[in-house]
Order: sequence, then structure tokens, then C-alpha cells
Amino acid sequence: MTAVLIKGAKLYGEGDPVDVLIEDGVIARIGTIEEAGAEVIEANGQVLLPGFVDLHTHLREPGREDTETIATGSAAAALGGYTAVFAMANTDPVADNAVIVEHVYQRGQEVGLVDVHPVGAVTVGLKGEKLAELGTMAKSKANVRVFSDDGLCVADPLLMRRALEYTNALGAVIAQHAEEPRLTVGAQAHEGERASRLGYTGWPASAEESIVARDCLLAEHAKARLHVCHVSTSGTADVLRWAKARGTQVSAEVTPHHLLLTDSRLETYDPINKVNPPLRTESDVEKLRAALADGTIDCVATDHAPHAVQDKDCEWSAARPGMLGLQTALSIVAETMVRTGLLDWRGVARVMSERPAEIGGLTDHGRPLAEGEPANLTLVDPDAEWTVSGRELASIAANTPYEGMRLPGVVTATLLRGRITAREGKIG
Ligand SMILES: NC(=O)N[C@@H](CC(=O)O)C(=O)O
Ligand SMILES: [Zn+2]
Ligand SMILES: [Zn+2]
Repeated sequence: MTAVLIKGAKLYGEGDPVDVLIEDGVIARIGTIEEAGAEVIEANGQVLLPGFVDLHTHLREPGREDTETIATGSAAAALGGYTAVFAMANTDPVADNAVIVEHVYQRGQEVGLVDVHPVGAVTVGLKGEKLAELGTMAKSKANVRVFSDDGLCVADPLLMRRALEYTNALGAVIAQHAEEPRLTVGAQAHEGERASRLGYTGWPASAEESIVARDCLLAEHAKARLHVCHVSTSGTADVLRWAKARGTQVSAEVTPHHLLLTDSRLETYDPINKVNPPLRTESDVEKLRAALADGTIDCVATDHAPHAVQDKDCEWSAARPGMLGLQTALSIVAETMVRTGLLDWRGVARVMSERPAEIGGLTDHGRPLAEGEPANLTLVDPDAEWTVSGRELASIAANTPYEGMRLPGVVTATLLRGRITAREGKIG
């Protein structure tokens, strides 16, 4: 493998620019380096970060390869600065057994652009009735360490309690899609003044918060770990703060879209903005940003959810919820957290790489930028801007809510174990 020399990068955006030599998949040397024969990346003072890790990606393979495949989703991930993604289990067939999770893992390795770690389903067929074979998935070649019925909530408290106890024994974590189904029957949008005026059935904040509170208590009593998917309300942040203060082993993620967009988007009637959980209020957005900055919310996860044109470009109530996220995540974080002064680039490394790697149990991602560490890296031009175009994204689907928006922060290079997987907007 040829060596790569990154010339003049600011590690975590701090201090004077340094050169970083990468050999045999690891960071060999950091300093002032001349190396004949190495492939050179001129960083010109750009920000070098550990490669991003996404705890929440929908890759749609198997089942909906018309919207995304492991190959196209991996390309989108690499271009977005990711070196590892966790692929959710709500595929068709569902990833609720060793055969499927091993296939997803293997296919990810064949594609080779990003490590794809399959999430295993908690219940058979995501039906919420009986536990899937968590142990066999954990012991399979896919080494599953995150289990989730995402798309659906593990609503039955007895089942959730058993799942927590079981995953605890496996050293794994349950990622809960917190939505009390009895409170969201027919729900279409955030329950509030806007939804009522526009005639949409409301999705109340309490449907999320009541499950998060319940699950924190279940996890605490089971001495197990819980991860909360896509936190969307300020009340959930309050519950998490309370639970963490009690010592509950709970972690949480927020999506880029919940850090930027609000239910004011409903006014357009455009289902591109339909997502689960729904876009909330300005005040929620503000409090979610603060909770991410102070560590109450541990990390950013994309909930990248590709959908076909016919499933999005239709009447609101018939449209599927979800939006693309992998290639825009860094820019939305730059816009909402860095430009606002809430996070510096070291903070971005924490919420987009280090914490998600820890939560997902990855030992070779989210590592320090130091000699001897695996060269899973992302180079970001913090001053550059770009304009989002759904058609130009690597995903097959094009459902981005940021169409036409000018955003700060451009990923200029991504390296997976020392191999360039993306450079200047092209797959490496
Ligand atoms: N977020 C969404 O709106 N949709 C996700 C499911 C989910 O994350 O709940 C999907 O699979 O499309
Ligand atoms: Zn979900
Ligand atoms: Zn999801």
C-alpha cells in the first residue's frame, strides 16, 4: 500500500498546521515531514478529524435496492466523511438473524468504502412480540453490538426489560426508537398549533418522552445500557439529564435535521419534510443544540433514510417519513454548532466520531489523532461552502430537505485504514 502524506493540516482545527504520514493503515508520524513516493494531500491548514461514525443509517439492502444499496450508501458515507456506519435492521427481510447481518457486514467489506456494522433487530420481524436471536447475531461474523427495532418502538415494557437484560450479558446496547404507539396513531406532524391549523394529526412530545423516561428506569434497574435514537424534544433532553445525574447508563443521539429544521417547514405541505420523529419547534431546536454541546446528548447520528420518488412526491399523509443525511451531516453540524460557537472542532470530533464509536463498541474508529493509531481520518475545509443538490448526491434516492441550500464545511478527503475513500467530492 502506498504511503499517504497529508501536508499542513490542523489537528482538531487547533494549533499550527502539521504533516501527517500514513503507512500500512496507521498514522506513522506527525511533524514536519518530507517523504518521497508518498501520495500527497495538500491540506492548506484544513481541519483533520478522526473519521466520522454514524450510529444510525438506513442502507435499504436487502429489499429496497431501488432507493439505496450498501454500495451507494457506502459511497455517500465516505463522501460525507464517515469511516464507519451502523446499518439499521428495518430491511426486507429484516436483519433479525445471523445470515442477514453477516451478509450486510460482508457486503460492506467487499465495497470497502466504509465499515458497515449491521444493527440487529430486537424482535423477530420487528413485530415487537418475541426477542430475536440476539446471542447468535452477537456471536456471528458480524459481531453485532447494537440492537434496534428502529422505525418501530419496542413498546412492550416486559419485552424491553428482557432485551435490556439480555444485551447487557452480551456487552451490547439497545437503541430505542422512542415512540409510544398508542399516542401516535395516525400521527403526521409535531402536535402543536401548526399541525392543528393545517389539519395534521399530532405526534405529541409526550409519546417520545414517556418512553425515554420508562426505558431509563428499566435500564437503571437492569444495570444495562440504553441508547436513545433521534432525540427530538427539549423534554427528552431534560429526562436524559435527570437519568444521567442518577448514574443511568444512557446515551443519546440527535439528527442534523432536528438541529436545524422546525415545523415551520410544514407550511410548504412538501413531504420532503416528513420525518419520524417529526420536526419540532424553534425552542426544541435551541435546547437540543445546548444539550449536544453540554454532553446531555452524546452524539450526532444521521438517520439517513432514502426513499423513492413515488414514496415522497405524493400527498403528505401517504408519504414515507425520512430524509437523506450522510453527505450533509457535517455541514449541518458546522452551521448549527460550530458557526454558533456551541462546539469547536474538537467537540465535533467528540460528537461525530469518538462518542458514537464508543457507544457502538468500535475500538478502531473514533481514536485520537496520534502516532500508531489507525488512519481512519476526515479532512474538512471549514471555510468552503457548497450548494446541496439531491441529484448530485451519491445515494440512489434524492430526498434531501436541504435542496438548493448553501452550507458551510466541505469534506475534502476521507481515509479508511490509510486508503483514500473520498477526495474532492469523488470516490477514491
Ligand atoms: N426516520 C424516519 O422517518 N424513517 C426511518 C425509520 C426511523 O428512523 O424511524 C426509515 O426507515 O425510513
Ligand atoms: Zn426511528
Ligand atoms: Zn432510523
